Amino acid sequence: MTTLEATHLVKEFRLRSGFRREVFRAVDDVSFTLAPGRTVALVGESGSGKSTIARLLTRLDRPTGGAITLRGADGRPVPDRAHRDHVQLVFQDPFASLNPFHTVEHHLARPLLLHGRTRGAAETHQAVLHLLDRVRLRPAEDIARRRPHELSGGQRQRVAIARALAPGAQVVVADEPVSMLDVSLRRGVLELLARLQAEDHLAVLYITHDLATARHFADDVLVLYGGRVVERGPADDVLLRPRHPYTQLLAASAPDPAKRVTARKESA
Ligand SMILES: Nc1ncnc2c1ncn2[C@@H]1O[C@H](COP(=O)(O)OP(=O)(O)OP(=O)(O)O)[C@@H](O)[C@H]1O
Repeated sequence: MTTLEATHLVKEFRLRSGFRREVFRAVDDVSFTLAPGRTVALVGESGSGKSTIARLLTRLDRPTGGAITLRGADGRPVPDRAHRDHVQLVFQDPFASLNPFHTVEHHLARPLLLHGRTRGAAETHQAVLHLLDRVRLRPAEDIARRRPHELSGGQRQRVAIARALAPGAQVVVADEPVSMLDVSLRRGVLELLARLQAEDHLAVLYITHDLATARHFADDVLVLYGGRVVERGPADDVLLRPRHPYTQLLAASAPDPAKRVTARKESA
């Protein structure tokens, strides 16, 4: 079981406008912990720094300051070289993250072999089928032979989730994992993530604009504004009783299905 600690994370980008050079601070002194079996939602408007944090946690980018530490169940730091096995990213757009020329089997077999989870073709094939079964892509033999364009959007995102699990992920960073999916498919994919999290005791960072799903699926919420955490706490506390003006604004502008029903009744 791995815990991820982000302490005083800072990310600056150097910008050029004409002859002027400026430094833009996209992430400003952000600290949090992702613990096994818990989901933290990271919410905030577009440009608040959510994806930048996802890139830092998964080592796709380096922080300008601060540290990201992984600790095993014994509390000892996990070696740096194992970071990619432990921390996996599920992207917003499953189409863009899958190679159109490769089969589902190839997408899943590669990380299994690369991270030394399986050896040889037969063992790898069985592991691929098992992963497909875990994400409820059935019949697994048939799905394994398909290429990304032969799958629906929801099925593609399930492949992306299976691929994140393949290296034996302990921490999953899901960056708007359902925002590109049809509304009717979103809940199923989020429920899948929640089930896998419970089964594998994963630590999950769920990045979203959607406060309703943040409240439903997350234990804790971090509210990001201009690269800083302006409010944090248990999901119900933060989202039902927001204290910071920005969170109050977010909560007030989120669609409330209950209100819509009342409004429809009134206009009928
Ligand atoms: N490589 C880069 N160079 C310069 N600025 C960048 C770079 N990457 C991100 N930024 C800036 O950093 C800020 C945070 O971007 P980020 O993508 O993390 O926001 P976000 O909260 O994920 O937004 P969205 O919800 O729209 O995905 C933005 O102002 C963005 O323009």
